[in-house]
Amino acid sequence: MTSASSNSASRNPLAGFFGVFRYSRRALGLVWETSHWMTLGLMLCTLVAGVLPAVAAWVGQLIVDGVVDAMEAHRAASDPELLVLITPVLWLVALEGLIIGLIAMAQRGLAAQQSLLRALLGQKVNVMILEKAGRLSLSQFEDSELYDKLTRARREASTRPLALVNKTFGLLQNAISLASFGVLLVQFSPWALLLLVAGALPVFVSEAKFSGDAFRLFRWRSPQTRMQMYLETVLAREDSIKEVKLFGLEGLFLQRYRDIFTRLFREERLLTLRRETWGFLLGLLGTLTFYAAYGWVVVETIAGTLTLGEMTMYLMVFKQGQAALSASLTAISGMYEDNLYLSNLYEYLEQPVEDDGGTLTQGTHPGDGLRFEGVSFAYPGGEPVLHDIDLHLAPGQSLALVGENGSGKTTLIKLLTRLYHPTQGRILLDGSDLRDWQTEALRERIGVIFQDFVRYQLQVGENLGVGDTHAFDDQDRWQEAARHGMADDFIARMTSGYQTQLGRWFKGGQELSGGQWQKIALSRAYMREKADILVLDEPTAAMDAAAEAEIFARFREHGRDKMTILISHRFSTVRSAEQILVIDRGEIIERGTHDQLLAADGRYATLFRLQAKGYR
Ligand SMILES: Nc1ncnc2c1ncn2[C@@H]1O[C@H](COP(=O)(O)OP(=O)(O)OP(=O)(O)O)[C@@H](O)[C@H]1O
Repeated sequence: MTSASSNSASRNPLAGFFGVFRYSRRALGLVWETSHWMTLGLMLCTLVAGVLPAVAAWVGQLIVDGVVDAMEAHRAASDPELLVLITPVLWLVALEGLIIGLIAMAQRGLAAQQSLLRALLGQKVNVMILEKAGRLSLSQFEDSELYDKLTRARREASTRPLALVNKTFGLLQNAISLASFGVLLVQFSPWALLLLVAGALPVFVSEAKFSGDAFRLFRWRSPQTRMQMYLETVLAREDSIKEVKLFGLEGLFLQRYRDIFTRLFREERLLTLRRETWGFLLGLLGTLTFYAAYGWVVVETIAGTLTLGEMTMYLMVFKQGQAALSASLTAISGMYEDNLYLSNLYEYLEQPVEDDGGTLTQGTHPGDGLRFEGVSFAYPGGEPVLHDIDLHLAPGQSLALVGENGSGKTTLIKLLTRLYHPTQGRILLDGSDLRDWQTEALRERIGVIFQDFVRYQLQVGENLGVGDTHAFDDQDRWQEAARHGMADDFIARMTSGYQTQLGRWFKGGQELSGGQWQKIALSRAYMREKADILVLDEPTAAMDAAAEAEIFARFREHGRDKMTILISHRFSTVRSAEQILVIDRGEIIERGTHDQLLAADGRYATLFRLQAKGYR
């Protein structure tokens, strides 16, 4: 919802009231797409459950009047034939029973369809959310507001859209009931109808106003709610609990969690108290009108204007009419929350997706390799982190990036893999700008493992298979990749080999050491058979020295006709690269081979000697 419309809602309770329908049409559309038949079923049941109570009340009147007539006839007749007298009334009783049965059937039908639709709709919305997530760019993911929307959208995906539709239908059902009661009531007196409406109107207006306030309150507090969710995650997830325990953070974080709740609760309590107090006071008006109408109907009956049956009917109509009104009010206040959810869901789903690359599957100069031409880059809303980078890497060449933490090495790889676009300059692969490459074709050319690779809670083989979805289940390819990544030895020792479940999330899962995980990730990169650009971003930090030396021997061997890029803080691993770039605060300050850089006696030489001294 835009702030303009929320402001107008706060000024005008009526606009606030109509605001509750803002997303009803879209929610209905969603339900319709999920199942045409069940949506129609819902409508039919709503209609039946809406109209029949009034019919039941009317038949009830006929029964009472029929009984009174039959009693009189029975008394008057000298030789009454009981069966003849009671048969019409019994038919009416049977009809009433049938109507009540139909109402029960409609209500059961509503419940059954709602429960099935809830499951289907939850799945549908979740799939929509996840499909959209797959199309978002990395920078969109890093936008906290969008991420917030995504998390909130997922949290209540299975309940909210249907809840909104149910409430809309419920409202419709009550409106139909009210209209049909109105038809009956107006025959008694149009004033009686007016009395019913007048009694309910104040509480209706107040409910619309407070629901609008609730809507704005929920929206306003969303960042705090997100912090609460984050703390829940940190306190209850296996990957963070180790540190939480060792640093004794439970108390601290729990306190913060409580404080946020207390702050939020204060606002909510105030609103609830105001809402319920006004609701009660204005609701008294409704009760007052009911008893006024009650008295009126009684007087008219005693005066003989109404039959006993009509009196029963009108009292029932009045009572049920008020119940329908109060159910409508409850629905309206709930609908605000559902609207909030749906506004959030649609804002997320309608997020524009960045144009995803071009159509090239081959460059204009095949074999030219990779070129950065005057590339600069700043993260969205941030300072520049790369400045005027020029480099060329031909097929078969190896490149190493060296630099302090935060100097921009990983960022350079993110640009190369087109997770971000340069803010200035361009990156060419085989003579063509990366932007013009078809995403699929580009990704096939690159095998990369980042420092923060993913530890999939899947089987060992699948952990490798994700490296190339075309060979996801290919056991031979798993084994080959594992050999290259030096993971084959320890996999062979595992109880179920490539079928061993990894991680602790699922039953029987086996946890690996940091170095073993790295070997899995490395093997994953080797799954990309067609990749001729191999990027390893600190791939061996957790490995032992022997494993590391072996890994690089294999990496060089495997990458002989490929372009390889290596990021490492260990000089022993970068020294053999044909080209070493020293990056400092986003700029290339030195470049050359290991020997050239030592001879130049600059930053590289200093750092190299520093590290070498540590080993002596
Ligand atoms: N997603 C991001 N959004 C905004 N700024 C970022 C993001 N990722 C990194 N940065 C910033 O960009 C700069 C370069 O980070 P980068 O990760 O490229 O460094 P690095 O050289 O790979 O460091 P390290 O050796 O620690 O891995 C840092 O100042 C960092 O704060």
